[in-house]
Amino acid sequence: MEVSTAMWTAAIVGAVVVYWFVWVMGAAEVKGKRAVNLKMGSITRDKVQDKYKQYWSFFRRPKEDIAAAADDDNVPAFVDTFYNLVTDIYEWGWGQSFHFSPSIPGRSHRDATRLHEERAADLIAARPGLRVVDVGCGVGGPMRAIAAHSGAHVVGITINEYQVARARTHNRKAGLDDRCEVICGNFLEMPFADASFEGAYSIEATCHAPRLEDVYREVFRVLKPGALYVSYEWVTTALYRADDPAHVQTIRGIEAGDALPGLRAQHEIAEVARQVGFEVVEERDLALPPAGPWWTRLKMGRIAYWRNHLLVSALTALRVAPKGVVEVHEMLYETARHLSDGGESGIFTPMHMILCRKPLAAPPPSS
Ligand SMILES: C=C(CC[C@@H](C)[C@H]1CC[C@H]2C3=CC[C@H]4[C@H](C)[C@@H](O)CC[C@]4(C)[C@H]3CC[C@]12C)C(C)C
Ligand SMILES: C[S@@+](CC[C@H](N)C(=O)[O-])C[C@H]1O[C@@H](n2cnc3c(N)ncnc32)[C@H](O)[C@@H]1O
Repeated sequence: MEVSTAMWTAAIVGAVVVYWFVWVMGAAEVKGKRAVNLKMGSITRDKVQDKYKQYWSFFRRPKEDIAAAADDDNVPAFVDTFYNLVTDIYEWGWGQSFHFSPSIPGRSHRDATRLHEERAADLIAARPGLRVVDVGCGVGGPMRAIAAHSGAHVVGITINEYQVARARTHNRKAGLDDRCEVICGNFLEMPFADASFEGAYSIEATCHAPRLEDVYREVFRVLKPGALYVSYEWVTTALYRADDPAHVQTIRGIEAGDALPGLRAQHEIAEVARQVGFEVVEERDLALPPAGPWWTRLKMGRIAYWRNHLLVSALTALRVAPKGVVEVHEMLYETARHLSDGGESGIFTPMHMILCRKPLAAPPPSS
């Protein structure tokens, strides 16, 4: 073979390999986000690394230190920064629903995710004609599944402006923008009138609140009497031992890598719900058997993480992705390890379900 033919052949094969690696292998679980489109939310390219460092020094501290420094009020701003940093990576590597679900033998992750979301809709009896609020809606994966499944009108709220834009784009593309609205705002002070919703749900979102009672009180305020609220909470279980260094390391790792001001214990949740005036209808850890383990999806992704690491490193070197993406990706990789340790040891669950009702004649909530 002539030298020039060999060089052309090598160049074409190289181009095909790069195309396959970046465009095909690097495609999102749910098409729409590719590695070459990784932005960092509303953060400008040159600020990504600094924002990551600020985020990390804030959330690396234990919850006692965040509270002692009276930094609680800054939590929503740092949570917003966190979602600027991770939203594209989540969409690219996980899909449009930013939560876990029990695995179901023989069914895809996508099916398991949808069923977990539809369960929330069924629990609050969402149906056509009802207006339901999605508290901490992300880019709207659950909102679209719930609107499509139940026929209800869903209004989502998220602190992150970039997610609002992503969610609206997805809603339009899914043809659900007449039934799904998205608002940018703080769920600790929701921009909704009292008693303006017939149902509410939150999926793995209220764990970002420094005080759970603040968000539950807001949900209580915007619900009509008799309306139902379901939440999937991130909590430590009764197996967690604060005097076991391995347990503490796992829980601290989950908190730091997921922008959490401090995980609550499972037994505290119902107490908070009652304190703001709710009746607790049902409470259950949806991760317990016969549910399939939610963390296997994280464990199975090892090869994908390695491929993703190579991709983000290459894209950063080529200046396609901004500096700092590799650090954010590494942080998520570490977080995935802590999350699966938490799941496997049983000291943590991301799906402690609590179903509450606002009483018809609401007694004044205790403060
Ligand atoms: C509810 C929350 C988010 C839960 C999950 C959706 C995310 C928690 C950890 C995330 C991930 C970890 C590893 C990433 C991997 C290194 C990368 O290559 C591709 C994306 C990941 C799989 C990413 C996806 C989303 C998570 C599973 C919290 C924030 C309250
Ligand atoms: C892990 S994501 C879950 C998103 C969505 N529920 C889902 O399952 O796809 C958590 C969501 O809570 C939102 N959030 C966190 N703190 C918030 C706050 N103070 N006000 C409004 N939204 C908040 C984040 O912006 C993000 O959209």
